[in-house]
Amino acid sequence: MPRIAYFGPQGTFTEQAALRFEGELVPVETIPLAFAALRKGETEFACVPIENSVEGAVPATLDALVRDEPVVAVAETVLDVRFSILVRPGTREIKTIASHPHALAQVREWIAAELPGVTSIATSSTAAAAAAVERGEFDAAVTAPVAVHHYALEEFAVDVLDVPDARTRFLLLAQPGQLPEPTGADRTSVVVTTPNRVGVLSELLTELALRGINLTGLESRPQKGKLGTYRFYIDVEGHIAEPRIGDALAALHRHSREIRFLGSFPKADHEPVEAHNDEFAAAAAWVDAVRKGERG
Ligand SMILES: O=C(O)C(=O)Cc1ccccc1
Repeated sequence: MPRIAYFGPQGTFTEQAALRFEGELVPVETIPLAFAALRKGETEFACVPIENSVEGAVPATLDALVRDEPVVAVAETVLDVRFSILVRPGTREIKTIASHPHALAQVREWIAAELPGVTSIATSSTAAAAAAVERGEFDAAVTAPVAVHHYALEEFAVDVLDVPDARTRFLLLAQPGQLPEPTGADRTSVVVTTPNRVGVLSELLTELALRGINLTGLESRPQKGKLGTYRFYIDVEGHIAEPRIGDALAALHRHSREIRFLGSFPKADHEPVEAHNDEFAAAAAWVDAVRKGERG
């Protein structure tokens, strides 16, 4: 059975996501440690959160994707997110509440209304907050619903969420060399650094638009130590095996200073992508025939 390093400890949302993939789950304490386990070959896969519908991209994941040796996404999954507030049995007063920053941000209004005046404390994960409450370090933790089964805590509140229908997307990462087959409902992800000149981002996006490629994600992160220069993370619908996607990535390569392929993999929603592959194949066949002098 392959091993999957996941952003743990036990009881995190990432564990819930990783359970959807087949493998032996290996908890590690941080997102960079999940990448390290994969890069060192201690596990075949790593499972990490990449973006949340309320809070946006997960910076630790974006940064780890470009650091060190390349890794690629081979699958994704999306979880509905709702939170439980866990406390030690018998807790009467809550003065401190701890969790992962993404979790705290998604229950900020609830905390302000229900627990006015409490101090919020960031921990490495939601489950790390539960463990800290168990040890008596804080009074309450904002956690995934399953965390109550892993820690000696009880539910103070359940189904807590400021914005209904919040969702988080997770990636299953592997070493390069594993390219999932195209399914007709795929996503491709790359990260580029561009030269600092007028219009370069619009040139990249035009290359996609010209080929009828749907952009599903665009994130920018500053290049460390170089204020004013950015890396762009670009997600599109389609698979690198499709000619129009391959073509577009080649065009992005021409426009960028650096480009890293982050994977082509089935989309979690399985919604088919309108690819116009037949039209692209017919056009390429026509050019071929013209070159050979067979057609005009
Ligand atoms: O800390 C966790 O449980 C995680 O897996 C990260 C996270 C935090 C908040 C929402 C979704 C994922």
